[in-house]
Amino acid sequence: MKELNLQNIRQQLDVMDAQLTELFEKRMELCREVAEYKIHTGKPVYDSTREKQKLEAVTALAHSDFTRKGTYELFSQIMTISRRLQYGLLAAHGQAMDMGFTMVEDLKRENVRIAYQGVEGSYGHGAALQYFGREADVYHVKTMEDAMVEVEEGRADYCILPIENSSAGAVSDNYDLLVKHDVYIVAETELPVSHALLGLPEASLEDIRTVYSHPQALMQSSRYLNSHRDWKQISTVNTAVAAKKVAEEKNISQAAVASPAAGELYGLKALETSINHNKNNVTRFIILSRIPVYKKGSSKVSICFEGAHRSGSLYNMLGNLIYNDINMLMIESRPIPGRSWEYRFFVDAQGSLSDAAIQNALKGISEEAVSLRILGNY
Ligand SMILES: C=C(O[C@@H]1C=C(C(=O)O)C=C[C@H]1O)C(=O)O
Repeated sequence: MKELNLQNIRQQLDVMDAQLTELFEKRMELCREVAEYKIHTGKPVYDSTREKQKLEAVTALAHSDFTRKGTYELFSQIMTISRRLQYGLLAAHGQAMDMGFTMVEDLKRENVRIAYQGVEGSYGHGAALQYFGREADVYHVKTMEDAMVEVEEGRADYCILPIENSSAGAVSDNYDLLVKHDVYIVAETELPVSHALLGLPEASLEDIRTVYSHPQALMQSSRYLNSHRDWKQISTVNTAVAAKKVAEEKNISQAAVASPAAGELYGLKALETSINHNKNNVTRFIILSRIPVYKKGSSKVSICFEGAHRSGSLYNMLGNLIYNDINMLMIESRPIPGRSWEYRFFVDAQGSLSDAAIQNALKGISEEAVSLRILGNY
């Protein structure tokens, strides 16, 4: 057997890697010329047919299954890097994508109407007042979708909807609705969710036999509620509806799990406060407008995209963020209606639509994805 000498093999690898690097740089120089051609002709950076042909051609040169697969991966990466280079050059020539959004100094807040889902005293109501002020012109509708339609059809300037809870996670229905309706996220607000046990003013803990609330709130307070084994727990559509029911039925044995604000509104007494076991329970609400604007200094961009249904597609989409040095804050996937086992992705990234890095990344995703929608910058 030939004697193996590690040092000697490594020296050969070093020589070869230097050659590869030199060739890689030469290739990128050619790609720079391709970019110039595209700047002058307006041809898009991404050419999937050419890339497919290239992958077929280079893999045909390989001699084993292993190197064929490796060649495929290697050239997919090289072409991805080549596209990044070209997007950067196009952006530097002022050929940034028109995002369709206008930057404003401030969001309009005077004489605005705001729709929320639920009833008075619900957490949605609380979030609306927290963001727009206690004097704001707020009104409620029945469903989350109704709230979006109010905005879309111009009856409301804004609507406010829960999108994520720190313990329960994403409010998935609202992600789906964001794609269905022509509305844009213009702001967000975080509302600490702290449940109280609310009873009639004359009630005391010993009187309670039945507790009403939304199933989520009952669950979030289950440790406390289950320590009172004799209490019957009954679900309602909303925490505020539970509070209203207790106030109206005037039965001393009934209590509701709802916010202290709902208690105040319906004239109930807090028999116990902060009964949810996760004390860091916060719900993030988004504020939607039908006008695509973003406030100067906004730092979070939300997008939604569908990638091609093939290996590495998501990886390549996210590569656009990585190569532009953008920090991804959140990713959520949702099934695409009517297409079993295919998904669309919702991503929050740090930055503003006026940043070159964000523009560059979005241009890349928009060319390479099946579809891209910018949901907002706030
Ligand atoms: C270099 C080009 O741009 C892109 C990158 C490619 C590559 O690096 O080979 C191939 C096709 C394009 O998606 C080109 O159009 O030829």
